Amino acid sequence: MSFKEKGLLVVLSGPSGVGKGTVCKALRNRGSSLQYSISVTTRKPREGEIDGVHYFFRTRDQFQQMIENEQLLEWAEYVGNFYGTPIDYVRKTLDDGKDVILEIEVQGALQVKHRFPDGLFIFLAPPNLNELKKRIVGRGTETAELIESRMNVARSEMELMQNYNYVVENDQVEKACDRIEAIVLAEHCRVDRLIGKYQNNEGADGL
Ligand SMILES: Nc1nc2c(ncn2[C@@H]2O[C@H](COP(=O)(O)OP(=O)(O)O)[C@@H](O)[C@H]2O)c(=O)[nH]1
Ligand SMILES: Nc1ncnc2c1ncn2[C@@H]1O[C@H](COP(=O)(O)OP(=O)(O)O)[C@@H](O)[C@H]1O
Repeated sequence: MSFKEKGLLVVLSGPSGVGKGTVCKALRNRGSSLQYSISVTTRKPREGEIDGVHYFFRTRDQFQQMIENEQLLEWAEYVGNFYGTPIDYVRKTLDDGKDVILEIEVQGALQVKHRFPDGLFIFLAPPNLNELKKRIVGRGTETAELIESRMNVARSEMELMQNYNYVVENDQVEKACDRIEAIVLAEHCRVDRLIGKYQNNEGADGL
């Protein structure tokens, strides 16, 4: 029997505006082997966003149907919209031995932790809350009212950091990517993940 390592489920979470999307995109551009799950959302597409690429954009009724059909690994309501992770893609990709990364907010990350306790939970943190607000304002995608509600959510989200395995500060995008890649690499080398590979004498040619 050959030893086949299952993929690793990496959950990258943290407050809105901290840079999750930016860091994920940079990881992608580096050609990292992580596979990116595409979420379903009921929010309206922003300019330039494409259905099936950035998100699967769905109505509330369609989203509700996916919940009822148990098609979502997790889901959350966030600032008036619903977001969720399709479970089939995650299961299939992990079974294929590939690592999957989910870029999701903290309520969803906690749900994933219940279902996949062996996942690798990384909290992306801003250098400080002033810098976080600057990033949200600078992105220019939200109205003043939405920025305030996102900041309020962010303050409570910061308190959930203790539920994660690692905290990565996103001071500079490339440094944050270096840290995430190092964490994923180290996770792959953990004894409890690899012990089966060395115990079944695979490739030992009778020695
Ligand atoms: N729980 C959950 N959160 C998600 C999912 N997809 C995206 N999010 C999070 O929803 C929040 C809002 O996303 P979005 O409206 O795209 O804004 P932005 O990420 O702040 O630019 C962010 O914190 C995302 O990480 C998902 O499938 N599940
Ligand atoms: N390390 C960083 N330094 C400065 N600005 C950043 C950094 N990371 C992200 N940003 C900027 O912050 C804003 C929010 O980033 P984004 O990736 O949309 O956050 P999130 O996906 O967590 O909501 C964007 O304008 C982005 O360019």
